[in-house]
Amino acid sequence: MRSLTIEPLSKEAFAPFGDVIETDGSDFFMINNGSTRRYHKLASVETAQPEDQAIISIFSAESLEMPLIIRMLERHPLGSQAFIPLLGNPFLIVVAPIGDVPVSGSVRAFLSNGRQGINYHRGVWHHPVLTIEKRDDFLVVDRSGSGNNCDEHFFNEDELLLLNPHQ
Ligand SMILES: NC(=O)N[C@@H](O)C(=O)O
Ligand code: NI
Repeated sequence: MRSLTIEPLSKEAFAPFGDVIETDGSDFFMINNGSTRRYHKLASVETAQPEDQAIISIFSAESLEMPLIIRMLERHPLGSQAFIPLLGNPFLIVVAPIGDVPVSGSVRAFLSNGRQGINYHRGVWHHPVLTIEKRDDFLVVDRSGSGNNCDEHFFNEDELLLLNPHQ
C-alpha cells in the first residue's frame, strides 16, 4: 500500500487543486482609513446553476484514527468548497486531480499550518475533512442548490493509500 508523503501546503503546490486562503505571501491593500489590510479575493466561490447559492457553514469535525487508510475520495461537481480553520490548528488535506475517477497514483497529501485554509475547485477529488486535533472547527463556504453535488469514489484494494502524520 502506498504511503502518502505529506507535503507542506503552499499556493504553488496546491494550485492544481484549488486555492490557499492565507495572509502569508498574499497581496493586500489598505482599507478603513489605513487600519485594516484587505487580502482581497483570495479565492472565488464556484456554483453551477443560476439559482445556486454560496453558503457559509461551520463543520465541527472529530479526528479519524491515524494512520488512516484512504479508501475513498469525493468531489463536488456543481461547486467549490472552502475550509478555513477557526481554531488555528494544523489539519490534513488529501486530494486528486479532476477527472472521471480519482487516480490512486495521483493522490497527494498536504498539511495546513493552521493559518491556511483551502478552497477546492469544482470537481476536485478530496477526502472529507481530516482534523489532527480530537475535534476541530472549520468555516466552510460552498454551494447550495438542487441536484447531486457529492460524488464518492471507492478505491480497489490494490489502490488503497496510507496517510500517517506520525511517520
Ligand atoms: N459532506 C460534506 O459536506 N463534507 C465533505 O464535502 C467534506 O469535504 O468534508
Ligand atoms: Ni467535500
